[in-house]
Amino acid sequence: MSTSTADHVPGRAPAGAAAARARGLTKAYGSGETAVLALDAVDVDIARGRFTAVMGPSGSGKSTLLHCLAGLDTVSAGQVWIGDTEITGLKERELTRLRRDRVGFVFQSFNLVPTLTALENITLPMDIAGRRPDEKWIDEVIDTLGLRDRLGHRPAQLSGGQQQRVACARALASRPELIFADEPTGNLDSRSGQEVLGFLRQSVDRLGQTVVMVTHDPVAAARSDLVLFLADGRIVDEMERPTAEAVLERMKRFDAVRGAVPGEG
Ligand SMILES: Nc1ncnc2c1ncn2[C@@H]1O[C@H](COP(=O)(O)OP(=O)(O)OP(=O)(O)O)[C@@H](O)[C@H]1O
Repeated sequence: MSTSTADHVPGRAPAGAAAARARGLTKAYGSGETAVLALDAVDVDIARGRFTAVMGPSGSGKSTLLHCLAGLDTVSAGQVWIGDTEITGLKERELTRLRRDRVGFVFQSFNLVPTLTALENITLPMDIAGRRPDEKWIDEVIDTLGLRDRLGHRPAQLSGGQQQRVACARALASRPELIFADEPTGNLDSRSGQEVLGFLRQSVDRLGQTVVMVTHDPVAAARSDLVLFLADGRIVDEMERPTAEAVLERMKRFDAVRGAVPGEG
């Protein structure tokens, strides 16, 4: 199932349809003896219109990769692009605008505003940006996520799964080029988690979105088109059309062989 071969570098795709990409992406935290190299010269291409999952042992750099690709964190070295825009080197104001206009986020903790209704939460980023929502698109998103009868509810009146669906709708509302999801099912029971994954899947299949998701869960990763495996800050393997069993097996090899390299095993 793994597609790593001698002539293919995991995480790299042919030139062209990348929604985001990084070259030599390096991120170190701290300095001197306590420095941690969270990302070690990562090259990656995130294909447009696909659902990419990022997996790897705890501390392997998954969240750091997501944050650096999304412009939420600065890099120590290397370059990152969203579409054709190089984001490394952008000033904070330009970066804020780019994140607002071109990227959607879904976090483990939902991050909804408790005093606003579901609908107000969904359109909040656009309201802040002073952009008129595309009503037809928002309607489609709301129906795809099954939120029609919950729009007037506040987060406290919604289940965790419904809150995460609102967060997904908020991420989709501005029709971003790219959605980054960091453990979106981490706080959900398995049924709600499956529901949310189903909606992320549909946002790719039906709405043509691009999704990058960090997860610990092989079942969640199995909903993606491609799994990238990180170990010690490097992309060491990838898997097309993953199954939960194959992902689990691959993850077990990290326990057995720390610091696995492409083509090993
Ligand atoms: N703000 C920070 N300051 C110092 N070190 C950090 C910081 N954030 C992350 N790290 C370190 O960088 C490395 C990668 O962390 P990261 O959170 O990206 O890993 P992860 O694969 O997402 O882990 P997990 O699966 O446990 O969430 C780890 O060694 C971590 O301790």
